Amino acid sequence: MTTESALPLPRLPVPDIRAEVAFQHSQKQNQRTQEYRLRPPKLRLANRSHLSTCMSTTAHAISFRGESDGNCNALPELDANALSGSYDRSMNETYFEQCFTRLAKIGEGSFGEVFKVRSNEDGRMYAIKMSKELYRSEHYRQERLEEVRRYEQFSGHANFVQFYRAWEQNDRLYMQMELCRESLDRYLVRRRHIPEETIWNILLDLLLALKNLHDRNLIHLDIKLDNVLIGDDDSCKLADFGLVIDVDRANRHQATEGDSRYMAPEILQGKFSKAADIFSLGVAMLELSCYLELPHNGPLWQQLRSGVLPQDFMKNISPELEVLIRQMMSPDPDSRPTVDHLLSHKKLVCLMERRDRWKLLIKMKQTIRRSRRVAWSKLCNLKHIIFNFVTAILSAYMHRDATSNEHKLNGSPLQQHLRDKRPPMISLRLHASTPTVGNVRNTPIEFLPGENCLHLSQQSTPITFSTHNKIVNSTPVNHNNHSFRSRKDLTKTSFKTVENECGIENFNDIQSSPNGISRPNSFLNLEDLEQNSQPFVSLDKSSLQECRKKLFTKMDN
Ligand SMILES: Nc1ncnc2c1ncn2[C@@H]1O[C@H](COP(=O)(O)OP(=O)(O)OP(=O)(O)O)[C@@H](O)[C@H]1O
Ligand SMILES: [Mg+2]
Repeated sequence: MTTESALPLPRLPVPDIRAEVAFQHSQKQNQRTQEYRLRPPKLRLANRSHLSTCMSTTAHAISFRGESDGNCNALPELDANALSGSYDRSMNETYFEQCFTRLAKIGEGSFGEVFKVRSNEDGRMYAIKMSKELYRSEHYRQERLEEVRRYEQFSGHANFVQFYRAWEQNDRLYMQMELCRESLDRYLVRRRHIPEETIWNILLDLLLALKNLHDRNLIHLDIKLDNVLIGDDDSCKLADFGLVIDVDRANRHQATEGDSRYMAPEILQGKFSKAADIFSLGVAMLELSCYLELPHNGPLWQQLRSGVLPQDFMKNISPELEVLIRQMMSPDPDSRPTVDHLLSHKKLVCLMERRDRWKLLIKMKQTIRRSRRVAWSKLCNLKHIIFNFVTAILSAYMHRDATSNEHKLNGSPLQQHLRDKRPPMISLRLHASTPTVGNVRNTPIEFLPGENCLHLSQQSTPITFSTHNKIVNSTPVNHNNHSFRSRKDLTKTSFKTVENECGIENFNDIQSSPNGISRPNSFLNLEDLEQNSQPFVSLDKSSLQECRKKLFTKMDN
């Protein structure tokens, strides 16, 4: 006895009897439950010599795009140059570390960890799935790369996650894809109750995704709420193609079972068919509509696979949905409906029609908005043309009116009177700049002798003509510093002098010269003026005399 008690008893494997003890379905728990995937065994001491290419520390892009269907088992070409230009191969950091900023870890499965990242290249957010374990064999690597092929194949469809690129470095696979809001599993835990209308919509999304796979003779084998992601547009997207197999070509022994909670019963007998996906989808719908904690094994697990569904939980769902779930979870794979059969369900047909109408409406709205924008710009153009046309007509009309009025007024006594009353103005052309000292001809004193000389140093520039020297000077020269004169006097004198000297009949005539001569502010050479044939300045003696006479008469008046 003593020897028996002294010896430690060998530990025997303990069966999981939790479900049997409870023997009752329970509500879904919030904490993440243990993974019950039947994973392939790990080969820790695998011969890795054949993995030389992927063991390289340099990142290599992986892509199956452009590959023909007949070559789908071949591995893709490794292209080190296909990765972004900002990647510096000489640095110690990996491509992932160099080109992305890791923001948070958003998920983890049995094969990979998923990070929310920001690309350093374009500043956008992405999700990057990094394989958890290092490549332990070439076979394992090929299995992982198969997921890249599938992601690439289905990327672009509204109900699959958008895929951007994949690369491998240091024995790991990285996949860059669209960042989704959350998984359906998290959504359910957060919301607890999901309205039935939403459940029908989710079912339709997943059936459309599944149709795409089944039409290509592919089976997903891992359909579960955790692998359905909700996109920014609220649509559900099927993700995680790690276990996808080709019904025709795949070696059945290669197939790996998915999560046991969603697994179809025939999988245990090694029967992999499209119907297995339908069963998993049925379980996911049951979980979604009843907020049920799915059993991983045990009698409850068996019950669900023998056609006995928890009535207590199902009393709140519509008979339509219940019937559909029962059909999908039928124990016999052959009696389960196909994707096409399910999609022909009247409720789903109705939903599809509504979506089509909605899409059409959105398209119409966009077309109307676009055409409205085009019409508006055309209208603006037309308005512009009309405006230009009207203004052109109006201005032509007004111009004609103004000209005829002017013609009429020109000869009238009123116009004559107005012209006489207008203050005399003069505009003359600038001919020379300030004279240089020493040049006798140009000295201001020489230019402005005797009576024509103005004493206006503090006042604005007057106009002074000196016919003696044939020079006109506008610069005030203060000869008499003893007294100031009023500006009025100055103007009078200056114009008197000018008219007097030049024989100009009316200063307005001068101003309206076609040469647009401005206010004189310096010297004018009258000879030049004469030579340049300015029509308003007549410098011959006789006209000056005449001008003088007329001006005096006018001034006196
Ligand atoms: N593109 C994405 N956007 C947001 N979250 C994501 C994205 N891809 C994956 N996830 C999150 O990461 C989790 C794990 O991702 P995924 O299922 O691809 O990994 P896995 O290792 O293949 O998982 P499994 O154990 O199901 O095989 C998902 O359940 C989801 O919550
Ligand atoms: Mg997953």
